[in-house]
Amino acid sequence: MSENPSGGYRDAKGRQRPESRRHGAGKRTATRPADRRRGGDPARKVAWQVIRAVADGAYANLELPKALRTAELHGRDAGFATELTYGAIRMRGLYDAIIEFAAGRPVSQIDPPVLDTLRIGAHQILNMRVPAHAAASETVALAREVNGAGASGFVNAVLRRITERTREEWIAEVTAGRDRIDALAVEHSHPAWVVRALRGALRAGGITDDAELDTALVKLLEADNAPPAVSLVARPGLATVAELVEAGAEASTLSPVGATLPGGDPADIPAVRQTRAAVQDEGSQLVALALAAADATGTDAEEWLDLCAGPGGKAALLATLAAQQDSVLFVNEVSEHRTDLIRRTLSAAIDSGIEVMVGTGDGRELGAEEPDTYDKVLVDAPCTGLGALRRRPEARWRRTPADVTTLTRLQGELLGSALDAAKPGGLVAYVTCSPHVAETAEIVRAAVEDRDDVTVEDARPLFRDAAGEQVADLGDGPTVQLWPHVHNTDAMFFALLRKKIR
Ligand SMILES: C[S@@+](CC[C@H](N)C(=O)[O-])C[C@H]1O[C@@H](n2cnc3c(N)ncnc32)[C@H](O)[C@@H]1O
Repeated sequence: MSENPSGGYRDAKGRQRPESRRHGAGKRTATRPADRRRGGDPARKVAWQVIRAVADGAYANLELPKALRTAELHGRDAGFATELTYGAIRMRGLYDAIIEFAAGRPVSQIDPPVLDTLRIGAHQILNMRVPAHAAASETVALAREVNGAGASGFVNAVLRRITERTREEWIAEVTAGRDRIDALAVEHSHPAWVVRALRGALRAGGITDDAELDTALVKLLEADNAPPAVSLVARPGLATVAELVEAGAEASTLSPVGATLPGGDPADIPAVRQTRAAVQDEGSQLVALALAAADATGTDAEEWLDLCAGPGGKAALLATLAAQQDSVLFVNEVSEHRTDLIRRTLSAAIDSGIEVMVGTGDGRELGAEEPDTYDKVLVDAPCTGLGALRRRPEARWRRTPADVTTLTRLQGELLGSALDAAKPGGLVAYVTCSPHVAETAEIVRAAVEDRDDVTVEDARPLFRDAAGEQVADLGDGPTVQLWPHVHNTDAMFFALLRKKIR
């Protein structure tokens, strides 16, 4: 090959060739696509970094926005990274079973950073509309960058094997020979103990037929794996649903103060930035509205208490609703940091002149310190969060059955303290974002058994949709259990207890 002063070059046979055809000079190269860029693309890398941080204890919903900002990813790239991050975390139960099969070794024998790369690859191949060859080769490029050249060969081999079967074929393979609960746990990527707890909650809710129970359980597990829409609340007196609709949201048919944002960043809406509105699950909206609507002691200016209120989403709604009834909300939280968050959440309400008292303390002691004081008390108890799994992709893998034991003790003590703090004739709403029977019906049953001054009231009539009708499918009562697969809300539990007048 020789240079030619007129441009271009001569090939081995002496023929004149244009410069653009010189090997390596033009756009076309002899390298395979995955080799052109030695590293992974920025969106996949962001997903991997966030998943690694989550493995070290971070929360995906806090880590991802930071990582997107640092990588300067926006629009479709940010959407791709988000789906990949959340999907790979959420579905890792299924992917790990498939990876084990394809790798021929337990995932415990795969280096965790490499395993995370494989999960990212598996999600693209099995659950996203990324063509299998692109998913595999791009993930191998990522592996080369973040795991090293040696590991990338392994990643390549495992992902190629995964591409050989469809998702359905893999599910049949990895669930074969398992009992029903285990098979559902693997297929729908939930820990088996969580599947058992959800099944128990559905049964307690009145589904006794085994086939019906199975159908409902599958729908619930599927709903847990579907990314939820962004729900907004217009805090009464501070913002309106119409204002949110004007900003691009759609009015909710379920919550009278709710709207759904079809896309975009909620922080772009001025009302949200100013805390006159906020992101809040519609189930959370309904429980606050229900307590506000309940008849307590008939006093003109009531005193309400939110006993364990951080970060203050329900407190903000209750504070505005209380103000509309000339009542005052007292807010308590055990953690200083979360008390600060409450103040921030309440800032628009406070700035508008709404009277609301915020304090830090152990809610378990408040009943003894301030007995027979409040007309209404909300106990939105610390819980496993098994009803909000669709929002917190890592939560299902972090929780253990031991948490249930610790939390139920605390829940029982908080409810007892709330009942002590309530005035005779007053109301206590016991709420969880878990449907686990040990955290819901059992806590209420124990409180009623322990004391002779409590009755449970039918809460269903208090749940009103945007048209003013009673919310459908609330079960046999007297307590209310909302469900993601039925109401498209988090699985909030609500019990209304009244303290008897002695
Ligand atoms: C489920 S969250 C409440 C959510 C809140 N209602 C909202 O809508 O934003 C439970 C809260 O209880 C707090 N907590 C835990 N133990 C407590 C205690 N002993 N006394 C008071 N608050 C407690 C937690 O710090 C947490 O902020």
